[in-house]
Amino acid sequence: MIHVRVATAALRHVRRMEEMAELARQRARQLGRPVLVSVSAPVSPDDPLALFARAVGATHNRFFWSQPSQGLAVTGLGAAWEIAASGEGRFVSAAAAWRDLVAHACIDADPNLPFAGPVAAAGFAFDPLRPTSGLWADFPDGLLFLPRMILARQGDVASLTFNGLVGPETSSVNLYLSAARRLRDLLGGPWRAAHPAEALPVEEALPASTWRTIVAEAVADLRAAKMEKVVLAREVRLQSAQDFDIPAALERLRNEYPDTFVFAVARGGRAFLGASPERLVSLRGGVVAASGLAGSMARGATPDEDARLGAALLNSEKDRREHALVVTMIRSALGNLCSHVEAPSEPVLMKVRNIQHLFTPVTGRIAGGRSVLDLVAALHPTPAVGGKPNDVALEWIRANERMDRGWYAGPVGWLDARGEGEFAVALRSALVSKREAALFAGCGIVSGSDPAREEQESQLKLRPMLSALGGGA
Ligand SMILES: C=C(O[C@H]1C=CC=C(C(=O)O)[C@@H]1O)C(=O)O
Repeated sequence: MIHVRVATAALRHVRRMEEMAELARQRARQLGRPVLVSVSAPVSPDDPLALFARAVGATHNRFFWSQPSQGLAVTGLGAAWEIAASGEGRFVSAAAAWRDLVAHACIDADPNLPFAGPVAAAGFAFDPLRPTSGLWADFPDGLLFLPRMILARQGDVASLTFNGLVGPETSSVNLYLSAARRLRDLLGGPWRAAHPAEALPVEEALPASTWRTIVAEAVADLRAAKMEKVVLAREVRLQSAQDFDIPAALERLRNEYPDTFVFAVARGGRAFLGASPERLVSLRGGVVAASGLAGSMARGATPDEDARLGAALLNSEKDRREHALVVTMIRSALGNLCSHVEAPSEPVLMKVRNIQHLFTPVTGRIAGGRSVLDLVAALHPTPAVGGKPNDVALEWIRANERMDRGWYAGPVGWLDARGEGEFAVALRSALVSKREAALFAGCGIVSGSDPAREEQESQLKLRPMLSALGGGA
């Protein structure tokens, strides 16, 4: 029972936590500014998604991150600290603010625990220069927030972390006792995901025929050699008679798409969630891993048909070109930040439930002093979500796509006190606001693209979120 075990563990560590808070207060006095205190404790491996579910309505900020097939799940609640960054320098300013926060922090964390110590949740808009619509009001161009509490589970090991800011005059007495009590109050009975309402009608933000026309216009510009590739996205909407059940949608995503990054950032009354197959980049122990993912095909109904479709994708000249542009860009971006970069010369197939992609892993070793946000800044947007040349494609998207991507196709993930962490590209995602949901999917367009086939591909990419939220076909 999550509520009993986690809350008991928290109370057991209160004395140690209060001692750290007192240390932080002394440091805050010396420095004349607030100091971060972060204490992690081992707890029983309860399901972080249950905690996320119990906290619905209880806190303004909630974060969920999971790699189901890796046995990883993380929930962060509240915000002990946050920074909203805007404009093209958002990665740099967010990284500087984080470095400054952790530089003087009082941290008590066993490095063998998963997600021990202060870990910030992070998300960034696809394009800070885009025309905005108000849809993404709670989601700034760049956001880092440090949850007040984080429950993380990796396999059968779990940690609970409390983070707080202690000022020179803050009374640190009872700081953690009150946090532990808040946690206990938050946790009600056991949580079980409800089934979503079935077959909600799907509304197109733009008629599919209009979207095909936009794709055809892009193809004409690509053939006129104005650019080599552009990724065009579309939006569909769902309306429900009741509030959408975000934890239940996440439960569905992690069961149906175990090999993806299942994520949610909930702010105010809205939640952005998805199940992305695409890692933008991870940095762990100095090792960098990025992925080239572009080129798509449906899965087959039988193993034979699936293999045939996979072979067709591997042999498709159009898809190989679309893919190669991505890998070349990633190699070159990482080349500037890593001591060596490696990638196999041929892509392999990445198969997710209803779609398969061309996939090339790209790895390297970070050169000194860089953080995962430096890698994100160098990589985003790859031509898997933008295009080539990047500035021409982004300008084309701004002028013609006729939707507000917001955080869709932007980097979403986490980073720790050492500047290491992991980011996914926020694909197969939706922004949910109580009874309304906006779902997004995009397709890489090159000169050989066929608008009708691209539309079919976008349907495949919408499927995970339609199924998670209860949308019909
Ligand atoms: C832009 C999306 O997918 C990208 C990732 C994999 C394959 C893609 C493609 O084949 O077009 C896209 O580049 C999306 O899912 O919204």
